[in-house]
Amino acid sequence: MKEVRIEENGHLGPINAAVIPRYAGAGTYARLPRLDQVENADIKIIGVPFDTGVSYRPGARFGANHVRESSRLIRPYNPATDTSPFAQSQVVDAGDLAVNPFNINEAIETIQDEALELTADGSSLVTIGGDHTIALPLLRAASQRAGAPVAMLHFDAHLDTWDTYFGAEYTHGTPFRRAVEEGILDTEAICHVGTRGPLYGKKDLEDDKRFGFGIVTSSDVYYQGVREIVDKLRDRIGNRPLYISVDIDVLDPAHAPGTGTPEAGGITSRELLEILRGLRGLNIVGADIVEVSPAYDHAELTGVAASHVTYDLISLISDFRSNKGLNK
Ligand SMILES: N=C(N)NCCCC(=O)O
Ligand SMILES: [Zn+2]
Ligand SMILES: [Zn+2]
Repeated sequence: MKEVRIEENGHLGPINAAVIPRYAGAGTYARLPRLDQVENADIKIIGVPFDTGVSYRPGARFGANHVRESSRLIRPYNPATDTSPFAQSQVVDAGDLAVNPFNINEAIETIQDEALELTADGSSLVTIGGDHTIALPLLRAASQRAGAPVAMLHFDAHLDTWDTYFGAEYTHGTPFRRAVEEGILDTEAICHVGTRGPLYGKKDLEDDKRFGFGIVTSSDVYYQGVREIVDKLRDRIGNRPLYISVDIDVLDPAHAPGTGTPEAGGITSRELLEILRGLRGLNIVGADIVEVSPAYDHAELTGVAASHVTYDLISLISDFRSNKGLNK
Protein backbone atom coordinates (compact mmCIF):
# COMPACT_ATOMS: atom_id res chain seq x y z
CA MET A 1 0.00 0.00 0.00
CA LYS A 2 1.37 3.39 -0.98
CA GLU A 3 1.73 5.87 1.86
CA VAL A 4 -0.38 8.98 1.44
CA ARG A 5 0.62 11.62 3.94
CA ILE A 6 -0.64 15.01 5.05
CA GLU A 7 1.88 17.70 4.11
CA GLU A 8 1.64 21.15 5.62
CA ASN A 9 4.13 23.98 5.79
CA GLY A 10 6.75 21.83 4.08
CA HIS A 11 6.53 19.27 6.87
CA LEU A 12 5.73 15.64 6.22
CA GLY A 13 2.87 14.71 8.52
CA PRO A 14 0.81 11.66 9.47
CA ILE A 15 -0.55 9.13 6.97
CA ASN A 16 -3.83 10.60 5.74
CA ALA A 17 -6.63 8.74 7.55
CA ALA A 18 -9.15 9.91 4.93
CA VAL A 19 -7.27 7.85 2.32
CA ILE A 20 -5.71 4.99 4.25
CA PRO A 21 -7.87 3.80 7.15
CA ARG A 22 -6.20 4.63 10.42
CA TYR A 23 -6.14 1.01 11.55
CA ALA A 24 -4.22 -0.12 8.45
CA GLY A 25 -0.50 -0.53 8.13
CA ALA A 26 2.44 -0.66 10.52
CA GLY A 27 2.27 1.84 13.36
CA THR A 28 4.48 4.76 14.20
CA TYR A 29 3.46 7.32 16.81
CA ALA A 30 0.38 9.15 15.41
CA ARG A 31 1.25 7.56 12.01
CA LEU A 32 4.04 10.11 11.66
CA PRO A 33 6.95 9.51 9.29
CA ARG A 34 10.02 7.67 10.45
CA LEU A 35 13.27 9.54 10.92
CA ASP A 36 14.73 8.02 7.73
CA GLN A 37 11.81 9.41 5.67
CA VAL A 38 12.69 13.07 6.25
CA GLU A 39 15.76 15.19 5.74
CA ASN A 40 15.59 17.11 8.98
CA ALA A 41 13.56 16.51 12.10
CA ASP A 42 12.73 19.15 14.72
CA ILE A 43 11.06 16.84 17.23
CA LYS A 44 11.94 13.15 17.56
CA ILE A 45 9.80 10.62 19.35
CA ILE A 46 11.82 7.68 20.58
CA GLY A 47 10.80 4.48 22.29
CA VAL A 48 12.86 2.96 25.08
CA PRO A 49 11.89 -0.69 25.58
CA PHE A 50 13.46 -1.14 29.01
CA ASP A 51 11.97 -2.30 32.33
CA THR A 52 14.87 -3.89 34.18
CA GLY A 53 14.56 -1.21 36.89
CA VAL A 54 11.10 -2.06 38.19
CA SER A 55 10.28 -2.95 41.79
CA TYR A 56 6.87 -4.57 41.21
CA ARG A 57 4.95 -5.46 38.04
CA PRO A 58 7.07 -5.64 34.88
CA GLY A 59 6.07 -4.89 31.29
CA ALA A 60 7.02 -1.26 30.60
CA ARG A 61 9.44 -2.60 27.98
CA PHE A 62 6.33 -3.04 25.84
CA GLY A 63 5.07 0.47 26.60
CA ALA A 64 6.41 2.33 23.57
CA ASN A 65 4.72 0.13 21.00
CA HIS A 66 1.51 0.15 23.01
CA VAL A 67 1.48 3.96 23.00
CA ARG A 68 2.17 3.93 19.25
CA GLU A 69 -0.66 1.46 18.64
CA SER A 70 -3.01 3.57 20.80
CA SER A 71 -2.15 6.76 18.91
CA ARG A 72 -3.74 5.88 15.56
CA LEU A 73 -6.77 8.09 16.16
CA ILE A 74 -4.78 11.24 16.83
CA ARG A 75 -5.66 14.07 14.45
CA PRO A 76 -3.34 16.85 13.25
CA TYR A 77 -5.10 19.90 14.77
CA ASN A 78 -5.08 20.47 18.53
CA PRO A 79 -8.09 22.70 19.35
CA ALA A 80 -7.18 22.92 23.05
CA THR A 81 -4.13 25.00 22.16
CA ASP A 82 -5.17 26.09 18.66
CA THR A 83 -2.00 24.54 17.25
CA SER A 84 -1.06 22.11 14.49
CA PRO A 85 2.02 20.50 16.00
CA PHE A 86 2.96 18.42 12.95
CA ALA A 87 2.66 21.43 10.63
CA GLN A 88 4.59 23.83 12.87
CA SER A 89 7.54 21.47 13.22
CA GLN A 90 8.81 18.37 11.49
CA VAL A 91 7.89 15.65 13.97
CA VAL A 92 9.07 12.07 13.43
CA ASP A 93 9.07 8.71 15.10
CA ALA A 94 12.75 7.84 15.44
CA GLY A 95 12.04 4.26 16.51
CA ASP A 96 13.33 2.39 19.54
CA LEU A 97 16.70 2.46 21.25
CA ALA A 98 18.26 -0.98 21.56
CA VAL A 99 19.22 -1.19 25.23
CA ASN A 100 20.70 -4.06 27.22
CA PRO A 101 17.96 -5.73 29.30
CA PHE A 102 20.48 -7.58 31.48
CA ASN A 103 22.78 -4.73 32.47
CA ILE A 104 21.20 -1.58 33.92
CA ASN A 105 24.42 0.43 33.96
CA GLU A 106 25.08 -0.30 30.32
CA ALA A 107 21.46 0.48 29.43
CA ILE A 108 21.71 3.85 31.17
CA GLU A 109 24.89 4.67 29.29
CA THR A 110 23.35 3.70 25.96
CA ILE A 111 20.29 5.87 26.57
CA GLN A 112 22.41 8.88 27.53
CA ASP A 113 24.72 8.48 24.52
CA GLU A 114 21.90 7.96 22.04
CA ALA A 115 19.87 10.85 23.46
CA LEU A 116 22.90 13.11 23.02
CA GLU A 117 23.50 11.89 19.49
CA LEU A 118 19.85 12.30 18.49
CA THR A 119 19.80 15.90 19.76
CA ALA A 120 23.15 16.91 18.23
CA ASP A 121 21.24 18.62 15.39
CA GLY A 122 19.32 20.85 17.82
CA SER A 123 16.15 18.73 17.77
CA SER A 124 14.00 17.96 20.80
CA LEU A 125 13.32 14.47 22.17
CA VAL A 126 10.05 13.09 23.45
CA THR A 127 10.54 9.60 24.88
CA ILE A 128 7.79 7.02 25.22
CA GLY A 129 7.80 3.72 27.09
CA GLY A 130 10.22 2.21 29.55
CA ASP A 131 10.30 2.33 33.33
CA HIS A 132 11.26 5.47 35.25
CA THR A 133 14.93 4.49 35.48
CA ILE A 134 15.37 5.93 32.01
CA ALA A 135 14.60 9.49 33.16
CA LEU A 136 18.10 9.71 34.66
CA PRO A 137 20.11 9.30 31.44
CA LEU A 138 17.54 11.41 29.58
CA LEU A 139 17.98 14.20 32.14
CA ARG A 140 21.76 13.92 31.90
CA ALA A 141 21.54 14.37 28.15
CA ALA A 142 19.04 17.23 28.48
CA SER A 143 21.19 19.17 30.95
CA GLN A 144 24.30 18.55 28.86
CA ARG A 145 22.51 19.96 25.82
CA ALA A 146 21.13 22.88 27.81
CA GLY A 147 24.62 23.54 29.17
CA ALA A 148 23.14 23.91 32.66
CA PRO A 149 21.10 22.06 35.25
CA VAL A 150 17.48 21.90 34.11
CA ALA A 151 14.20 22.64 35.86
CA MET A 152 11.90 19.65 36.09
CA LEU A 153 8.23 18.94 36.50
CA HIS A 154 7.70 15.36 37.56
CA PHE A 155 4.17 14.00 37.24
CA ASP A 156 3.94 10.81 39.28
CA ALA A 157 2.12 9.06 42.12
CA HIS A 158 5.61 8.47 43.54
CA LEU A 159 8.51 10.65 44.61
CA ASP A 160 11.13 8.44 42.96
CA THR A 161 13.75 10.03 45.20
CA TRP A 162 14.39 6.89 47.23
CA ASP A 163 17.99 5.86 47.77
CA THR A 164 18.37 2.17 46.84
CA TYR A 165 16.34 -1.00 46.36
CA PHE A 166 18.07 -4.24 47.39
CA GLY A 167 21.27 -2.20 47.31
CA ALA A 168 20.71 -1.11 43.70
CA GLU A 169 21.22 2.59 43.00
CA TYR A 170 19.71 2.72 39.53
CA THR A 171 16.06 1.69 39.64
CA HIS A 172 12.70 3.21 38.75
CA GLY A 173 12.25 4.44 42.32
CA THR A 174 15.56 6.32 42.53
CA PRO A 175 16.27 8.37 39.37
CA PHE A 176 15.62 11.80 40.86
CA ARG A 177 17.78 11.34 43.95
CA ARG A 178 20.63 10.35 41.61
CA ALA A 179 19.86 13.37 39.41
CA VAL A 180 20.08 15.77 42.37
CA GLU A 181 23.32 14.11 43.54
CA GLU A 182 24.77 14.52 40.05
CA GLY A 183 23.88 18.23 39.96
CA ILE A 184 21.91 18.01 36.72
CA LEU A 185 18.71 19.49 38.15
CA ASP A 186 18.15 23.15 38.93
CA THR A 187 16.97 22.63 42.50
CA GLU A 188 15.34 26.08 42.56
CA ALA A 189 12.74 24.76 40.14
CA ILE A 190 11.89 21.09 40.61
CA CYS A 191 8.48 19.85 41.61
CA HIS A 192 6.50 16.63 41.85
CA VAL A 193 2.86 16.75 40.79
CA GLY A 194 0.22 14.16 41.65
CA THR A 195 1.98 12.30 44.45
CA ARG A 196 -0.05 10.18 46.84
CA GLY A 197 -0.14 6.84 48.56
CA PRO A 198 1.76 5.22 51.41
CA LEU A 199 5.48 5.86 51.89
CA TYR A 200 8.17 3.92 53.75
CA GLY A 201 8.36 6.65 56.40
CA LYS A 202 8.20 10.39 57.09
CA LYS A 203 11.89 10.58 56.20
CA ASP A 204 11.01 10.02 52.53
CA LEU A 205 9.35 13.46 52.54
CA GLU A 206 12.10 15.08 54.63
CA ASP A 207 14.80 13.82 52.25
CA ASP A 208 12.79 14.90 49.25
CA LYS A 209 12.35 18.41 50.66
CA ARG A 210 16.06 18.63 51.46
CA PHE A 211 16.83 17.87 47.82
CA GLY A 212 14.77 20.94 46.91
CA PHE A 213 11.60 19.37 45.53
CA GLY A 214 8.28 21.09 45.81
CA ILE A 215 5.23 18.86 46.00
CA VAL A 216 1.77 19.31 44.56
CA THR A 217 -0.10 16.23 45.74
CA SER A 218 -3.01 14.59 43.99
CA SER A 219 -5.21 16.00 46.79
CA ASP A 220 -3.82 19.51 46.15
CA VAL A 221 -5.00 19.22 42.56
CA TYR A 222 -8.46 18.32 43.88
CA TYR A 223 -8.65 21.09 46.51
CA GLN A 224 -6.80 23.92 44.73
CA GLY A 225 -7.74 23.21 41.14
CA VAL A 226 -5.77 23.28 37.93
CA ARG A 227 -5.56 27.09 37.45
CA GLU A 228 -4.01 27.87 40.82
CA ILE A 229 -1.53 25.04 40.45
CA VAL A 230 -0.51 26.06 36.95
CA ASP A 231 0.15 29.63 38.18
CA LYS A 232 2.36 28.35 41.01
CA LEU A 233 4.30 26.02 38.73
CA ARG A 234 4.86 28.73 36.12
CA ASP A 235 6.10 31.15 38.79
CA ARG A 236 8.59 28.59 40.02
CA ILE A 237 9.90 27.66 36.58
CA GLY A 238 10.08 31.05 34.85
CA ASN A 239 12.09 30.85 31.66
CA ARG A 240 14.47 28.12 32.78
CA PRO A 241 15.06 25.15 30.47
CA LEU A 242 12.44 22.66 31.62
CA TYR A 243 12.31 18.87 31.43
CA ILE A 244 8.93 17.19 31.92
CA SER A 245 8.77 13.60 33.14
CA VAL A 246 5.37 11.91 33.18
CA ASP A 247 4.95 8.60 34.96
CA ILE A 248 1.57 7.43 33.70
CA ASP A 249 0.77 6.17 37.22
CA VAL A 250 0.17 9.82 38.11
CA LEU A 251 -3.29 9.11 36.70
CA ASP A 252 -5.80 7.26 38.81
CA PRO A 253 -5.82 3.52 38.05
CA ALA A 254 -9.34 4.10 36.68
CA HIS A 255 -7.72 6.22 33.95
CA ALA A 256 -4.50 4.25 33.59
CA PRO A 257 -4.65 0.70 34.91
CA GLY A 258 -1.82 -0.48 32.66
CA THR A 259 1.09 0.37 34.88
CA GLY A 260 3.43 -1.36 37.30
CA THR A 261 2.89 0.35 40.67
CA PRO A 262 -0.70 1.65 40.75
CA GLU A 263 -1.92 3.87 43.61
CA ALA A 264 -5.54 4.82 44.32
CA GLY A 265 -6.68 8.44 44.43
CA GLY A 266 -4.93 9.79 41.37
CA ILE A 267 -5.67 12.74 39.11
CA THR A 268 -7.80 12.37 35.99
CA SER A 269 -6.50 12.46 32.44
CA ARG A 270 -8.43 15.73 31.98
CA GLU A 271 -6.59 17.30 34.93
CA LEU A 272 -3.22 16.14 33.65
CA LEU A 273 -3.87 17.41 30.12
CA GLU A 274 -5.13 20.76 31.47
CA ILE A 275 -2.07 21.24 33.67
CA LEU A 276 0.19 20.48 30.70
CA ARG A 277 -1.72 22.92 28.46
CA GLY A 278 -1.24 25.55 31.16
CA LEU A 279 2.53 25.27 30.62
CA ARG A 280 2.35 26.76 27.15
CA GLY A 281 5.24 29.07 26.30
CA LEU A 282 7.68 27.50 28.77
CA ASN A 283 11.06 26.44 27.44
CA ILE A 284 10.53 22.67 27.40
CA VAL A 285 13.78 20.98 26.39
CA GLY A 286 12.65 17.36 26.60
CA ALA A 287 9.98 15.07 27.95
CA ASP A 288 9.24 11.44 28.72
CA ILE A 289 6.10 9.40 29.27
CA VAL A 290 7.01 6.24 31.14
CA GLU A 291 5.67 3.25 33.10
CA VAL A 292 3.05 2.09 30.57
CA SER A 293 2.71 -1.67 31.04
CA PRO A 294 0.26 -2.97 28.43
CA ALA A 295 -0.41 -6.41 29.93
CA TYR A 296 -2.27 -4.68 32.79
CA ASP A 297 -4.15 -2.34 30.47
CA HIS A 298 -7.81 -2.69 29.52
CA ALA A 299 -9.38 -1.44 26.31
CA GLU A 300 -6.26 0.67 25.63
CA LEU A 301 -7.24 3.07 28.45
CA THR A 302 -3.64 3.63 29.48
CA GLY A 303 -2.33 3.60 25.92
CA VAL A 304 -4.82 6.25 24.81
CA ALA A 305 -4.13 8.40 27.88
CA ALA A 306 -0.38 8.17 27.31
CA SER A 307 -0.69 8.86 23.59
CA HIS A 308 -2.73 12.01 24.27
CA VAL A 309 -0.34 13.20 26.96
CA THR A 310 2.42 12.71 24.40
CA TYR A 311 0.42 14.70 21.84
CA ASP A 312 -0.06 17.66 24.16
CA LEU A 313 3.62 17.62 25.11
CA ILE A 314 4.55 17.60 21.42
CA SER A 315 2.09 20.46 20.86
CA LEU A 316 3.80 22.57 23.55
CA ILE A 317 7.30 21.85 22.28
CA SER A 318 6.32 22.38 18.66
CA ASP A 319 4.65 25.69 19.48
CA PHE A 320 7.65 26.91 21.48
CA ARG A 321 10.16 25.85 18.83
CA SER A 322 8.31 27.43 15.95
CA ASN A 323 7.63 30.68 17.85
CA LYS A 324 11.29 30.99 18.81
CA GLY A 325 12.52 30.16 15.33
CA LEU A 326 14.33 27.04 16.50
CA ASN A 327 13.15 24.86 13.63
CA LYS A 328 15.12 24.19 10.48
N1 LIG B 1 6.69 3.76 39.40
C1 LIG B 1 7.82 4.27 39.78
N2 LIG B 1 8.55 4.98 38.97
N3 LIG B 1 8.30 4.10 41.01
C2 LIG B 1 7.59 3.38 42.00
C3 LIG B 1 8.46 2.77 43.04
C4 LIG B 1 7.54 2.22 44.10
C5 LIG B 1 8.22 1.29 45.09
O1 LIG B 1 8.51 0.15 44.75
O2 LIG B 1 8.41 1.72 46.23
ZN1 LIG C 1 5.11 6.21 39.75
ZN1 LIG D 1 7.93 7.08 38.60
